[in-house]
Amino acid sequence: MIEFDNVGFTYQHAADIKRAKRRKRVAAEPRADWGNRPDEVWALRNISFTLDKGEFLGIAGHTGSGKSTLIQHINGLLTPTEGRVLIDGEPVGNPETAAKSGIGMVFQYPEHQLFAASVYEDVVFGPRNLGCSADEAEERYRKAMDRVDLDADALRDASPFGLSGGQQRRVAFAGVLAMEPTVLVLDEPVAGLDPKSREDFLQFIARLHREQGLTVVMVSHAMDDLARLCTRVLMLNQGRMHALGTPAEVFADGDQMKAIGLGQPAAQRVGSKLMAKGIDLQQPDGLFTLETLTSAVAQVWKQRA
Ligand SMILES: Nc1ncnc2c1ncn2[C@@H]1O[C@H](COP(=O)(O)OP(=O)(O)OP(=O)(O)O)[C@@H](O)[C@H]1O
Repeated sequence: MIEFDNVGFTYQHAADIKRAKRRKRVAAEPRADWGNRPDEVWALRNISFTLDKGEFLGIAGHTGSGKSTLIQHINGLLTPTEGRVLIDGEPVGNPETAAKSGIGMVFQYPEHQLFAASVYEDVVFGPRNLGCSADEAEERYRKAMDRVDLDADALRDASPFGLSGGQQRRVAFAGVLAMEPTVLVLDEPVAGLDPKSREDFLQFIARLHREQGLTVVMVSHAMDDLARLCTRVLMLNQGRMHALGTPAEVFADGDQMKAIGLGQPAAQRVGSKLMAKGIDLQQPDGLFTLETLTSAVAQVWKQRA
């Protein structure tokens, strides 16, 4: 279970601590009033929620609303200025301890972090660092490559830099999966991919969630993707929680989304507009998806014919 307990974060505060540590003026503890200056900009404020094992949480929000800042608290890359982040009741340490406790982080454009001379070395770098034997690293390499639909034998000695952009991203992803995480944190994982690779990737993330039982936290600007994949959505606005609930609860209210500069998922938007124009569509329990909207329109069409 992941718990955010009244978390606030300012980059100013983090930079102050770093500077002060560098100058050795203070020990690890910050001054008590840091983070509470009236002129300080809070990237996150009053964030409280819990995420159970096996959930798929989507994080939405306007640009600069704090999405990336929030997820970097899950793997200990950032430390709260106030409040606490707990994983299974324990405070998150640093990225290394977080990786050991099963948090896998996939950053935006993860292929930019490829570094090794061969695909094999890149994928097993993390497991070897965690102390895996050569045999276990080999097994993890095969499993991870299989999960991302890449040929483990054919690509083993290939340079990751000679692969296509989509393949590079898969290799980077395999490197995270080889650490065998139980929680996968993804920052806009399909940004910059062509439509087919985009869909392949999303389906592959959905499979990891559904079949392997992974807990997934995914930042995305694509409301349609969040609506169809997530069990819950957290919507941020200016560093604060604007809404948290099922996709239906969060996305159904178009006005609420418009107020913070976001649009509803496309099928819901079209469905709502048709209904506002007097077309009596059979509304599903939750949101309109492409499928339920198509059936509802077809039903009205048939009745009129
Ligand atoms: N390294 C940094 N130093 C100072 N301020 C930062 C830093 N990174 C982000 N910020 C600020 O913190 C706030 C939250 O930024 P963050 O990147 O978390 O938002 P985001 O919702 O992920 O945005 P985007 O959708 O554009 O990626 C913004 O005001 C941003 O300008």
